[in-house]
Amino acid sequence: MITWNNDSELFELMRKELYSAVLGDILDKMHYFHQFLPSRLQPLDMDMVLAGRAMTVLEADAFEELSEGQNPIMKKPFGLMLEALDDLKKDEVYICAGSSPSYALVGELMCTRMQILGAAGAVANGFHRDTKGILELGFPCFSYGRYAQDQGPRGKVIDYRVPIEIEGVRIYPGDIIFGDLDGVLVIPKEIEREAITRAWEKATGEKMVAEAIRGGMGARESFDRHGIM
Ligand SMILES: O=C([O-])CC(=O)C(=O)O
Ligand SMILES: [Mg+2]
Repeated sequence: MITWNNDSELFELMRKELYSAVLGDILDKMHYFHQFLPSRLQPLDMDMVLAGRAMTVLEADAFEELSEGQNPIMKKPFGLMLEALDDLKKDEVYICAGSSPSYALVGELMCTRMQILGAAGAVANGFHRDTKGILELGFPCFSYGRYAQDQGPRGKVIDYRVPIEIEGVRIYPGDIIFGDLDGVLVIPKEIEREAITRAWEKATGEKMVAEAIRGGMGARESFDRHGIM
């Protein structure tokens, strides 16, 4: 049975012991069938593992010519992006969505600030840039891929710590975001304890099944015995 006393312990445990497959399986079992973010969200490096709480960031396409409009946020370069970055807390994930995927939503300087604040990582529902710099930081970052076209003249952060949605997956501030080389998913806050406990139990069971299969047990027999595949 796993236990944890605080978020730091929990996220360390998740990074070490869990993986997206087993978490996704348990969310399915709990009838949360739409918790994986789109498959094109990939880590910059295959070894990157992300576990933390969503610090949701709402983006919008916005053009410099709009600076004569009614909304004062539109007059600020990058909108509220700098405020959002500075508001990050330890173990939070900067997760941004809302704009069209045609420019970079995250870069090296942003990730440097996030890392200094103890953030767990970044998820951009769009592209990242400054790939070499982010890899050198070793900061877990997930995106559609490398593309340097600048957000400055094309998009702004219009709010943060508000609900966001990525292709039908609703993300609330404080939900757990987990990502590894097989995908990124969202664990709603209200079911996190059960989901993580059961995922750990399944991970333990999978180790047992792997051993049985390595020892020559048939797929049918091992499934009938353990109910795991
Ligand atoms: O300017 C941006 O949009 C992001 C960037 O390059 C950085 O953080 O270094
Ligand atoms: Mg840059």
